[in-house]
Amino acid sequence: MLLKPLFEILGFVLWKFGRIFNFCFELLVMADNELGQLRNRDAAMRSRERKKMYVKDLEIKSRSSSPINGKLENHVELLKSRKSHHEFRTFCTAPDLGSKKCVPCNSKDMRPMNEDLANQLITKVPDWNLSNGGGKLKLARSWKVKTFTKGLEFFQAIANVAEAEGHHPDLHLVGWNNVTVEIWTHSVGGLTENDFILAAKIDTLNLAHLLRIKPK
Ligand SMILES: C[C@H](O)[C@H](O)[C@H]1CNC2=NC(N)=NC(=O)C2=N1
Repeated sequence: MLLKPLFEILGFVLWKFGRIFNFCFELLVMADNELGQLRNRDAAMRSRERKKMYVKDLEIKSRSSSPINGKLENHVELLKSRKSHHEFRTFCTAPDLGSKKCVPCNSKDMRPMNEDLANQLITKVPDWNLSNGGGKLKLARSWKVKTFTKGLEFFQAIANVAEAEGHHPDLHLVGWNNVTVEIWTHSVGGLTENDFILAAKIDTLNLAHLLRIKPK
């Protein structure tokens, strides 16, 4: 007789506990979501701060009179216009190089670039090789021409670009049909952006009719 009400009370208590447990679980889930959102907002704010610091650093650098400051200014503008620093790309690409003009090599601010930057820029003129003979960085590319005189025609086409840019390559014609062009900035004894600009402009020349092996 007594057992029935006992079981009823026990069942009611267990049901109540279940409701309370469920309520606490939901509270925990809501708190975790809030925490996650706070963490995301904090990470986004830190990322924006880092980008602001980076842009400020570039602005300071781009005010320097080094020949690359134009590229840094472009880079700063690009970054400012971007919504997220994840979107900005490497500030120098082949179309940029080929459309740029060489600067006079006797500029007092001109310095040879370091190997890191050279390794970055060489990816923009992939058919050229980077050489480091005795610590002097140079660009080099070779072709096979059909005949010796076509080799001289090849040189003339390159010479026209060099004269227009006021920046000149070293031209080699060996074994009558092996042409090698080396480019470096003599006034600084190494590589400057001028060299990559000249290489990119040479790559735009249509010289296939002079070559024995068609370019790939
Ligand atoms: C004043 C003018 O910029 C210099 O005489 C140029 C000519 N062409 C040049 N070409 C190369 N590759 N390096 C130079 O230092 C250089 N100097």
